[in-house]
Amino acid sequence: MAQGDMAFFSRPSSAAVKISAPPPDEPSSPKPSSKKDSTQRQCRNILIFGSCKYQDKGCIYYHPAPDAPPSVITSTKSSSSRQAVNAPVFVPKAIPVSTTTSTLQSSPSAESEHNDQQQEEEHNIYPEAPDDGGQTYSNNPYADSMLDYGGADPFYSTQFTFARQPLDYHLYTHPRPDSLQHKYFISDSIREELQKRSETIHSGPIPGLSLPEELQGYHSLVPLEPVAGERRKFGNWYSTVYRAVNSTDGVTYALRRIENFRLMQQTAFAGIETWSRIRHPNIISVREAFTTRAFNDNSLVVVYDYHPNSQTLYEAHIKPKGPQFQNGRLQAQPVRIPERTLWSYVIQIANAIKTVHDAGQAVRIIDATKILVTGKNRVRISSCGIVDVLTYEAHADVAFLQQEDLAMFGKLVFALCCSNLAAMNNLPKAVETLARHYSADLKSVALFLISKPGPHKNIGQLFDMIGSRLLTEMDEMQNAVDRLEGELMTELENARLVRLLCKFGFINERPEFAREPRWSETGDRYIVTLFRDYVFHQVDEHGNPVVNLTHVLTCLNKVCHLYFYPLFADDDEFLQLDAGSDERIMLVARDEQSCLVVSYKEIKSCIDSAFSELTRGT
Ligand SMILES: Nc1ncnc2c1ncn2[C@@H]1O[C@H](COP(=O)(O)OP(=O)(O)OP(=O)(O)O)[C@@H](O)[C@H]1O
Repeated sequence: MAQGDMAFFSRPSSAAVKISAPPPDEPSSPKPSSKKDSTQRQCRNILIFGSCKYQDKGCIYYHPAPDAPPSVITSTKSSSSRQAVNAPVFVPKAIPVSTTTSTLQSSPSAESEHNDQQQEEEHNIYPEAPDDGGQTYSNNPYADSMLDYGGADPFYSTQFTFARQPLDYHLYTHPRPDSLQHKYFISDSIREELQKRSETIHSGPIPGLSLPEELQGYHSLVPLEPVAGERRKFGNWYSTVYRAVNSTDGVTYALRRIENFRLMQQTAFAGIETWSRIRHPNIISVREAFTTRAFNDNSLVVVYDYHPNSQTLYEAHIKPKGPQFQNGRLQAQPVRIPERTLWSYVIQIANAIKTVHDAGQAVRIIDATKILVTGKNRVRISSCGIVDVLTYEAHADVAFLQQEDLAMFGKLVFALCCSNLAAMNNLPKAVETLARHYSADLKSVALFLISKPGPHKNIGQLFDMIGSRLLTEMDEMQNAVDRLEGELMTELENARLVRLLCKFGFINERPEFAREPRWSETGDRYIVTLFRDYVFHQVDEHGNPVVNLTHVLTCLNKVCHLYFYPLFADDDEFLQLDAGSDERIMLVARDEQSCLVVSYKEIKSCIDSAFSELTRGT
């Protein structure tokens, strides 16, 4: 066997079948292109440092005249520029952005550094000035693919706000691997919903609102409602809800600010402590409360869990909506809430109220504008605790407040059934509307809730009236959990595939390892390289690239194939191994002069051994 062949089969245990060997001196993978004559190549010291101290002391590379325009703006940052490492220049699509959209919130030094970078980008990426029609171009060459993550997370830079591009929520739709559609990737609708939530959480603050930069450890404030125009009052006060990031845990919270509220006694916060201990799936958790002068007034701020893209019940069901196109025709939006949905809401809210009453508290605000729809049919009571602080001095009786809760709940049921916040202003009409569109059971529940308060009227009684509808709700919830578990299953393998792709990235085309420039093309790595070609670089009979995600996923999954080995011969306990499939494939060298037959299992061990070599280092 020729010496060159040995490198391809360096692992003695390899079961790879060699069909024909490539000529010893010609590795099949492409050779690195022959280097330019050194006297024509520009000296890297010029590129990196702007000058070469060996220029007149025998440095063999080309040194341009000192007055020639430098090819790279020199700065310490430019040491890793594309030119400095002789890498091909990445030319992104230039996205025109209006001067107002892209903002820079950086310190002067950061700005000058950024300007350097920008000049470098302009020099390298836009050698000919694009005809921008008077528009400026995004400073960030990667803005094309970047969302605005500024300030949303301690791990993301807070210095820049980039122009946002709409997300492609369905990355997998072109080309959609039909055969794998139900096996891999969660459904489009769920992915889109979750992506939108994540996008909302990560979107940066809106410039020009003159909001405080920092507020008791919260930063990046974004109002969740219009700050101008007509405003409704929260009791006697104006209030605004903001989204903000906590600098300690990096989590986004909702901050409700009550404007111009002067706290007279610190003990008014006692209720907040009780509320912060209540955790319920239908109550938006209260985190903390504080007063602040950061808004140039005396403001009270109560911090809640943030549920991105949630809507109030009012916004979701009562607010009049204009007609929309459906099936090609302009149609008025149906306003009536289905009875099943209403029961689900009633049960969830009743459940939340029961938890609060059992904890010796009263909700104090049960209103269509203060209950949020945070997911499909999922409602949560918001703004808890705030009324306790605002009316601390009134010393109201809890039993009385709990009766008030039931009455407010009744009003809410009427408002939802009649799609009218003020339905209770005309009770006979409201009862008639409810009776016309909904069942007698729902009417009984609504009438019970608005009935006269009494010692025997409590939230527990409501559950006696709801009866078997509770079971229906439970069935639906369990079905929803099953559906979500099914969706999770479809994503299960994806993390393994990403890990595998990362290993490919570490191994393939590695310029040098252990002082061996051909490390990535020889030994086990040669099989890895050929497999990479097999997976990604196949061409059809016309020489066109085969861009088939199904093929890629099938191959990668066979490498990640799970094996279940019995621990003992007669045992039914199994050891789960990420072992690769025994199926064999033929890998063909690029020059088509040789091919190898290997199993996925072997490819996997080649990848693993190459990767562990890398992790061990030289
Ligand atoms: N905890 C939260 N998580 C996510 N969004 C929230 C949260 N709390 C409130 N919001 C959102 O903030 C916005 C404003 O809330 P708010 O309670 O002020 O509603 P509103 O309809 O403006 O009522 P009002 O007219 O009484 O101010 C709503 O769109 C709501 O969805």
